[in-house]
Amino acid sequence: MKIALLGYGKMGKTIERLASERGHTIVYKKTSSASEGELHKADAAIDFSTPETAEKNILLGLETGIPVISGTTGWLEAFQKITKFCQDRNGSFIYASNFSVGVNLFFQLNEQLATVMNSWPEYKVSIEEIHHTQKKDAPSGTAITVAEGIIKHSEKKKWTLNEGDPDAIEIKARRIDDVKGTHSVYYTSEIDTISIKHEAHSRDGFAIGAIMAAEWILDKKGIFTMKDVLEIG
Ligand SMILES: NC(=O)C1=CN([C@@H]2O[C@H](COP(=O)(O)OP(=O)(O)OC[C@H]3O[C@@H](n4cnc5c(N)ncnc54)[C@H](OP(=O)(O)O)[C@@H]3O)[C@@H](O)[C@H]2O)C=CC1
Ligand SMILES: O=C(O)C1=N[C@H](C(=O)O)C[C@H](O)C1
Repeated sequence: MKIALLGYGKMGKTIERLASERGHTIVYKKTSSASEGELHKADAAIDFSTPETAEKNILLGLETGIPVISGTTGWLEAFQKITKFCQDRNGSFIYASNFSVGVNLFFQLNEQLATVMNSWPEYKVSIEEIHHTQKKDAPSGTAITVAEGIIKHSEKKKWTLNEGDPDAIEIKARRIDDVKGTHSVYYTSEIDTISIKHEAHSRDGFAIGAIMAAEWILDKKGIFTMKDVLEIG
């Protein structure tokens, strides 16, 4: 497969390395200041850019008529617009806040745990995410997906970065140099704490998942999620 990389930072470079190991070729790369190669020659575009630029990058890929896989977080206010644009052109699009197989299993486990814990109101739920200090958005897209999974199966209505709202799930966002991505869910009572945790050891899992999504979507039209790719949930 010929791949276009919309964003060539930490994730773009990891995808380049792992895609070539799987026999794919990078035919186009775009950064904030330059582009190299030929976008129209790509079979699929993979966007890992920035919250401010993802929307334009996704539209660029869809306008070119190729499937777009986006992992960029922090741009979801434009999701409806992208969905419509894609449907109007009979295009193909996948967004995932986290492409790693492990995190997608963690999402499933989180929803199962939320279902169990919904009968035990003495346990207060909270989420913690830890990332490297260059991360632009907070909370992480993954933490938001985790919160949405809990909201689906509990009385909670929303998430918050602040303390003290009993209707909201508190998300604590911590930034520590070079942490690739750690997400934990805590259920805490006066007596004890139950927790689940996913810790990424490198960026390889995110990158392999995005490449798998690109391989999967090539012969499909529509808007998909990582659940479709992995056939889970
Ligand atoms: N869904 C998932 O599984 C994962 C999601 N992410 C998310 O992906 C995004 C990128 O992460 P990461 O690679 O670590 O970030 P980096 O900051 O390392 O890379 C961002 C890249 O985007 C480029 N960029 C900036 N403006 C544009 C533009 N207008 N067009 C194209 N590219 C542009 C930057 O270019 P320049 O170098 O010139 O500034 C840089 O190459 C983040 O939102 C992050 O949260 C990260 C990991 C996994
Ligand atoms: O910025 C990152 O690095 C990551 N971002 C994603 C997110 O916001 O959830 C996924 C992963 O945790 C790494």
